[in-house]
Amino acid sequence: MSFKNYKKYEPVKLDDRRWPSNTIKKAPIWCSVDLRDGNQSLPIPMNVEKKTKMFYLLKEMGFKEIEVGFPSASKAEFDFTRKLIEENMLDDDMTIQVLTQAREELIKKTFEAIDGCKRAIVHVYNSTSTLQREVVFKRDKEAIIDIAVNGVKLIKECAKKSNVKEIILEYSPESFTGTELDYALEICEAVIEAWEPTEENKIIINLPATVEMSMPNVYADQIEWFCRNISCRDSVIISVHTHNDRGTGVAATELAMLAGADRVEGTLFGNGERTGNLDMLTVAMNLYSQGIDPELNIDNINHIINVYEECTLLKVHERHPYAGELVYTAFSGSHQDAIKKGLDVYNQNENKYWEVPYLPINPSDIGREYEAIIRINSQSGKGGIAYILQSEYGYKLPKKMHPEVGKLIQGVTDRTGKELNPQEIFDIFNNEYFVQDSILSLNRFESIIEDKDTKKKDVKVTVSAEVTFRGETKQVKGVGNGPIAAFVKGIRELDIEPFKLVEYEEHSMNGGADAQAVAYIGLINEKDEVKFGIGKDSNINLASIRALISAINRHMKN
Ligand SMILES: CC(=O)SCCNC(=O)CCNC(=O)[C@H](O)C(C)(C)COP(=O)(O)OP(=O)(O)OC[C@H]1O[C@@H](n2cnc3c(N)ncnc32)[C@H](O)[C@@H]1OP(=O)(O)O
Ligand SMILES: CC(C)C(=O)C(=O)O
Repeated sequence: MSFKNYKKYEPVKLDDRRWPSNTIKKAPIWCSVDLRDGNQSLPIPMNVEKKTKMFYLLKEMGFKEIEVGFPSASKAEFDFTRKLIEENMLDDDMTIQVLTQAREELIKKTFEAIDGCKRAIVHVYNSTSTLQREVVFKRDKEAIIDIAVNGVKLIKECAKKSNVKEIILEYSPESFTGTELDYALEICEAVIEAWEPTEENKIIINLPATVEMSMPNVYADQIEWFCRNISCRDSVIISVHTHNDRGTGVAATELAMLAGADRVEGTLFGNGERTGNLDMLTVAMNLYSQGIDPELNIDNINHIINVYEECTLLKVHERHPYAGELVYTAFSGSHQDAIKKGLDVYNQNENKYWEVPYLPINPSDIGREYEAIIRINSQSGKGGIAYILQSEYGYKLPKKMHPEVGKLIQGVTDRTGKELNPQEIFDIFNNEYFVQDSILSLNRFESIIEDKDTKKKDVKVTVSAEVTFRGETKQVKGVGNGPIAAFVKGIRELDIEPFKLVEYEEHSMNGGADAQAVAYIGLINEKDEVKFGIGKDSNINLASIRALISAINRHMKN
């Protein structure tokens, strides 16, 4: 490796740049290039059937401008454009865009392809970069301007003859980021002069980072410089088309929007040449998460992923912003704890802004489910486990019980090294607290409140129960100021180690006819060890007694 083989990218002289103080206030004009730039980069390009499927997805998502292909490039591209028009697949407010090189036969073929269409953007490009002028075209600056201007003049002629009601011209000085700024402006001015746009019939000037060559702030400077220097800004829509070679395609587009870009070209999940095009969904979701309407329908991200993967045969990465399978999942304990607490507070306060630690957006806004937020492996903590048990199974564990349950589950993840799904977590929890190979079990339970004057503090409760203790049936009788106290007195007769009740909580579960009470009891033994038990029953007294028995069994087991 030799870094000396590479040239430094020259910054733009723009000392009074304004874009850093600007803010984005609305969505740009979106143009999807999935069916063209996205398609030309695939190992197996989409056929007409797949392009149709992708087109309907883009339409459903609300794209009004879609670059549907490069119709002069291949039969599939041509046929698909014809199909769109002949089968009336476009809504009235939609505009198709078609790409062509500035070459006579290709332009003519492009017009054949859009014949009969109501409105189309004809997108013509030629590379203007120093390098491509030298090595591809082997022509000087003037000759490169001629390629563009001659192409535009021919498009103007074809547009006049064509039966397409409205033709909008888009011109791209391809490899704009490799082109001297003043020369890029010169060639665009020549194109504008040849096309003669007006405020009513604007031209689209698209300034592509065909290859991303600099930091995004430099691209923003280029866009601001261009917007400030172009002669008839009101008749021009400034469009940006970023690629992602340095991994900052999204940042470059966002900064370009600050710098004056009106329109953004890109693809779903950033598919495209090499490292890809701009990922439009990320920009849209970034706007959304700042309270700005992205003007795209993204509320079912899983559906978008499914169609995208089926059509492109590419996979959306697990860590892909907003969409990846793991992006609403926290494995680490402190994240899980904070998410659980954040969700609890959020769910208690209606009409509040979304503010939950580690979750920049509410996953349910884009059709993702809460249940996937927290998954449990050896990096997980008690907060996440408590969250799963509450959100999936309705158990609101007392805070003091979290460490115990956390340890129980972590024991398994440490041993197996594997992630546990909610059902596996519940099975471990259930076996520990409910399906015990019990030393003590309850066969019958009756309680009688002897003094029903509830105003009196000392209510007397008599309990009569039958239990099985170490395989033997025993009758238990006790009196206390409540069923638990009475039962505890009764079982003192058995050979059970002494304990004190240190924690009691209860709540109801389900509601309605099959409402159940759940009780949690913490018992401390003489060695100061606390163990919890849980009981569930339609009767709250019985739920408490079962919780007590569950805790006793857990103490005696060890
Ligand atoms: C950055 C981008 O994504 S741009 C879009 C790129 N997309 C594609 O290329 C996909 C579809 N393209 C194709 O299928 C083919 O390139 C076609 C059908 C359009 C053209 O095919 P061909 O004419 O056989 O080959 P090719 O594209 O290599 O053309 C090269 C010639 O066109 C010239 N040329 C290249 N681009 C342009 C342009 N935008 N305008 C005018 N001339 C151009 C080259 O200088 C070269 O000229 P030369 O033959 O005198 O050396
Ligand atoms: C045709 C142009 C806009 C292009 O795809 C690019 O420069 O990446």
